[in-house]
Amino acid sequence: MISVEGLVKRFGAVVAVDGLSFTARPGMVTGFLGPNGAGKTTTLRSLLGLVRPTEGRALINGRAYAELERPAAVVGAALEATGFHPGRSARDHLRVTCMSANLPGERVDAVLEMTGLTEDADRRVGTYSLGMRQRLALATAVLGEPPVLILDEPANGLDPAGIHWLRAMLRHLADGGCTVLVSSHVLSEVEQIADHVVIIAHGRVVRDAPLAELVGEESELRVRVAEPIERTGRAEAAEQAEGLAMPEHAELAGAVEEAAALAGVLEAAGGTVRREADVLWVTGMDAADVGRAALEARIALSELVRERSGLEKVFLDLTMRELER
Ligand SMILES: Nc1ncnc2c1ncn2[C@@H]1O[C@H](COP(=O)(O)OP(=O)(O)OP(=O)(O)O)[C@@H](O)[C@H]1O
Repeated sequence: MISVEGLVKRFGAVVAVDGLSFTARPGMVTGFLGPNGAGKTTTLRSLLGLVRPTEGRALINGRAYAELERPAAVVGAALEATGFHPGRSARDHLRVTCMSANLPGERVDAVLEMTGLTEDADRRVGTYSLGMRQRLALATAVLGEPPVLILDEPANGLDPAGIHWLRAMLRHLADGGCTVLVSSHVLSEVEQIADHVVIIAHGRVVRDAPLAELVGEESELRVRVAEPIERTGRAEAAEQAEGLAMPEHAELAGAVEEAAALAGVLEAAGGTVRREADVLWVTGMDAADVGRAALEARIALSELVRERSGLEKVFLDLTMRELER
């Protein structure tokens, strides 16, 4: 369990974290999101005892990092995948870490296997790609089988297969009861990995909610109106043969007209409608009501789809709102 309580960190005049409170629970991957400079790294460093809070507390299992008896057995962290000795192999790096943390040597092979590094374990880390260094950072973090994991941008440098692998690994650890806190500013990654999301901006929480709630809200229905039957085929062919001018969307003229009519019907039924040619974007109504309204108005549809708003949109809305304050 991770609990951040009223955390404030000032670096001189810079307020990096400004009264932040949230918890990350066991059995869950918590995504920690925010734009550049929002205070994510400072918060993670406070949790790991690398930054002294100006006010408030950053606790792991109810204790400050400095008070943990065997920190390596309680919390694993991967902050930056740059701190490795370039002349050392991954295996040697893990062995040294094991010895200094008083962990059993068998863990080295286990974590190499877990992170897919076995084949490259005896190569010098200086020859590793960014993605391989990320894997080594994760291998180091899980060496002590800690119940709490803190990862700063772990997907950075991973290819799509690597992200897939990372997700599977974090899911497996969370399912085993681990508390996993993962920072990122790449939203699509968090959307794939996290169960719960804490979004911060300017060192303050702007949203703390389950992922499903965030991506599900403010979703829109996309409604595409079909060309009315009487316009398709002969009538259209005749118009074209006569060489009539083709205004914008002329090939959809009937559908565009019908879409305008349907927009009126849906607005009268309480929906909010945005229209683009033959497509309507509807909020405030469910799909069944839109379908029924179209049927009653004798307007044929070619599409009726609920589109998720996407974490990206929610994130941008929330952070822009915060930045405008
Ligand atoms: N040691 C420091 N001295 C002075 N200012 C600092 C220090 N560390 C961080 N800051 C400032 O605190 C603010 C928050 O930085 P932080 O690195 O925590 O943000 P972040 O959310 O991790 O950003 P990014 O996504 O860019 O990594 C920034 O304005 C940064 O310049």
